[in-house]
Amino acid sequence: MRHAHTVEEVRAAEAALAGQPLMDRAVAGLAATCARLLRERRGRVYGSRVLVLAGSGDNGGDALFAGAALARRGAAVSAVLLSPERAHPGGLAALRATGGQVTVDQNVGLADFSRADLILDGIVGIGGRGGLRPAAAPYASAARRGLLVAVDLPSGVDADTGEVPGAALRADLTVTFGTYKPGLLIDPGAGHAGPVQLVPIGLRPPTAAVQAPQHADLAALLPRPDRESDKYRRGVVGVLAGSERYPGAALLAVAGALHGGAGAVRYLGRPAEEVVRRHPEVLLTSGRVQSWVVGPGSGEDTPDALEIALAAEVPVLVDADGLTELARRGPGALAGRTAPTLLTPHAGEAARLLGGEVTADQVAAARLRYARELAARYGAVVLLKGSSTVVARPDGAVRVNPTGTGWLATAGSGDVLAGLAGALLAAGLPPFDAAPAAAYLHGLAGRLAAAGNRAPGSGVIGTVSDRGEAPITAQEVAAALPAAWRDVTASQGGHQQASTGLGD
Ligand SMILES: NC(=O)C1=CN([C@@H]2O[C@H](COP(=O)(O)OP(=O)(O)OC[C@H]3O[C@@H](n4cnc5c(N)ncnc54)[C@H](OP(=O)(O)O)[C@@H]3O)[C@@H](O)[C@H]2O)[C@@H](O)CC1
Ligand SMILES: Nc1ncnc2c1ncn2[C@@H]1O[C@H](COP(=O)(O)OP(=O)(O)O)[C@@H](O)[C@H]1O
Ligand SMILES: [K+]
Repeated sequence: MRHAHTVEEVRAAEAALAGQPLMDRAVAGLAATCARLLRERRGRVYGSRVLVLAGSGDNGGDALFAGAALARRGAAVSAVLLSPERAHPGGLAALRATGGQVTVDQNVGLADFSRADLILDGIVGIGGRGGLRPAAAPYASAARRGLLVAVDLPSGVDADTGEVPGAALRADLTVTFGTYKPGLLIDPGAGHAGPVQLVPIGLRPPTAAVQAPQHADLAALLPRPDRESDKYRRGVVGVLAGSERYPGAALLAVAGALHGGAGAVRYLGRPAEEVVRRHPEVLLTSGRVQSWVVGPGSGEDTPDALEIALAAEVPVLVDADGLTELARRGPGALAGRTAPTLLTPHAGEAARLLGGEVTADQVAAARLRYARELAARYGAVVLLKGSSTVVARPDGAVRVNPTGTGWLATAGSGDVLAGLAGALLAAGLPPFDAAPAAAYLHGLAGRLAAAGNRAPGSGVIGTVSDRGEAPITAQEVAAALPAAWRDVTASQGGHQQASTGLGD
């Protein structure tokens, strides 16, 4: 698991190590990464142009010291001070001692910004509040040709939430210190951070409320049949999806469910003939199930379907039309349930579940906050879909999915996810494991499908790149689930999957 700590937790962990050279460690890691990037990009550090954007605190100090380290290796380093009278004295002296240029003129700074090979964003780190202030805001939209490395956090991104309340820098890479921060993993902040590299500095913070699973975590979670298994013991998932108007949703939810590790899929909906023609494995008889998936494309049948599912004493996943109906009924509709409920809204459905108090855009802009709010209000695990899918438990614990790709934003891919998560529930995973596991496999399947079932390529900085990818359909996502599953389980026993860049 990647743990993402709040600013308060980082400060407390830092205080416990008073007297240790934390900044030196941070700067050493930052400078080493910058040197590597310059070598990759320009062949050498010597002669490269580096610009340091330095704010008023230790974040600026880190950037100035790293600039000084690069200057010592022959880079031409300049710094622009955004808060000249409060710039970090030690960092400033170190840079000046190497002959680095320092300016307070923002026009000079912006000109350097456009020419630099590498820009270090040290405007503000975990001490930041609100969007960038006026002096720094122009850098958020200014043209550049070089790489931008965010120091600890892209300036303007809220460390605790990933919210971006105003102007913010957009980095090619973020080098963060001691631990991840929620704002680096959750969109829109995560989108500003780019790939995140963690520099350990010795902090020992507590278990974090916000975590992001990795390959090995998934491998440990996924159900695996043993010698004693039979199809009923592996779990039967009941699917109440699709309608005459939306038969496709049934096919896709069933396709997801068939790949989710349950022993059987029971389908109870109108387009049964089409479902069984496409998926002959499916049972059409009624009988016991270990979980229900209700809502994808269920149209006019939704109220009855929801009634059946919610009355059952097994885990229930409510999606799509089921959520619209649930929003109409309100949280009280789940009050009598004895088994867990998992809600899988996209931002629009989440806004509806919140009673229309907020818009879909507001939900998407504050994903952590509203996923938690929904989970608390409904007493259910909530998987809020979209870029950086967030799974929240009523007590505030959160798992963020790192595998998503924009290619998944295609009609019907959510139906596949619902079936998949429902099958993992039927196999016995608790919802707070089933939901992130499903999101992880679904995202990975999307990436594999987009890459033609080759391992997704590695980018310059060891991360997944978009190169060699093509648009995908929801059916292709479902078809790639076994490959995603294999990719994850192949990592068990300590062998991390390196090809996707998600394992480490
Ligand atoms: N924790 C650790 O273990 C380690 C931390 N380290 C480093 O220290 C960094 C934290 O440094 P920090 O505490 O000095 O705060 P920092 O982010 O530089 O902000 C400074 C000041 O900026 C201002 N400001 C606020 N919002 C703003 C905005 N939107 N736009 C512009 N300015 C804004 C505000 O001052 P104000 O003007 O409000 O008085 C605020 O007080 C951390 O991110 C990491 O890089 C590492 O060196 C090693 C170990
Ligand atoms: N920008 C994005 N990045 C990553 N995943 C996305 C993005 N947009 C949508 N998705 C994913 O695609 C799926 C879409 O589901 P949903 O909105 O229910 O669509 P549908 O109802 O058409 O199936 C979800 O799994 C969601 O997380
Ligand atoms: K920064």
